[in-house]
Amino acid sequence: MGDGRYSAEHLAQLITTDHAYTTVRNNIMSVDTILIDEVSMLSLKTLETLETVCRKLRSSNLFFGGLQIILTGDFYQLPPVPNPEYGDHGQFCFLSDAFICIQHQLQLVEVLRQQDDALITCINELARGEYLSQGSCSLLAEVARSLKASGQLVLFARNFDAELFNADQLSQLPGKQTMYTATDTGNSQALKRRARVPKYVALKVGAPVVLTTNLSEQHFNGLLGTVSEITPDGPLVKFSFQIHQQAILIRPHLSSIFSPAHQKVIATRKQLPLLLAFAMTIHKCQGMTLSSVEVHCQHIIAAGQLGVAVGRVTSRAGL
Ligand SMILES: Nc1ncnc2c1ncn2[C@@H]1O[C@H](COP(=O)(O)OP(=O)(O)OP(=O)(O)O)[C@@H](O)[C@H]1O
Repeated sequence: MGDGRYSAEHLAQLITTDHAYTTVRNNIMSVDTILIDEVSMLSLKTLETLETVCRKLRSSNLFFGGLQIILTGDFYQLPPVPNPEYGDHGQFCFLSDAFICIQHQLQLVEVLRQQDDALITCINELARGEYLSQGSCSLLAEVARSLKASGQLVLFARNFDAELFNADQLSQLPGKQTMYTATDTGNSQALKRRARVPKYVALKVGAPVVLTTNLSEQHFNGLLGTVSEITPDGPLVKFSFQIHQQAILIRPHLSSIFSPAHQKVIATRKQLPLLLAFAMTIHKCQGMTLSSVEVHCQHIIAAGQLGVAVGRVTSRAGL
């Protein structure tokens, strides 16, 4: 699907004819089922683009070309992020006819991440935007304190606050800092507004980081890791699932900014696909389970943000 820059028809044509899309084409033609998680953030436009692409490639009049579609998620979590530059207004996917064709529904009612009933009630009330019960108010007052242990992930509503916090924490980490400067081409204003990775990425050994792109099936956007070494070829990062495995070398990754008006790429950036992760935005952490988390409530504006943030933690001791 990429970043949503192409219309469904254009994408279907590219996938059919362009060698760069061979794997995508083979996948769509050979799989039986597509499973999409965190469906609350899936926009109507993205769902309909996927539906059209599958139907056209599989030359079928059935919804999704006859593929089985499984959507999982919680519509009380974060809504889709609008992308007006690419004509995506961030409407919920359940407003689409393509969603309505999905007829079987299962509701998962047992919470397994937390065992504490009062915490579960509090997360549900925050997620639904209801008035908080006395019990939830007391719980939130009780956890408004500094955590004894260090190393917790800090969550902010805005990128700006997360970036400020990350820079401050990096400066306090001992060791030599290495700065990676992006190689840019094209429209600098477009890069400033829309690039996913910054012009400068500063790292030190021991710094927590998060991947910002899918490098492989195992190394995906949102994966947390720690810088284990800085080599002349780039940083080595050990990811959280790799307890007994070697750290991997992260190399600069080319990303581009597309102009729908001009129907062409107007800028490129080659930069490490990494962000510091002492702190991150609540949008970035949806889906994670964390033992220890600090939530900053200022500037929360999107529906579901506070419920998602508080709902990441497994117990009130770590909140
Ligand atoms: N079958 C299970 N037995 C025990 N614990 C489980 C089980 N399934 C999930 N959990 C616990 O619940 C946590 C959350 O699971 P999971 O991430 O699959 O939930 P989710 O519904 O996708 O949550 P969210 O949408 O809020 O991210 C897991 O990290 C694990 O600790």
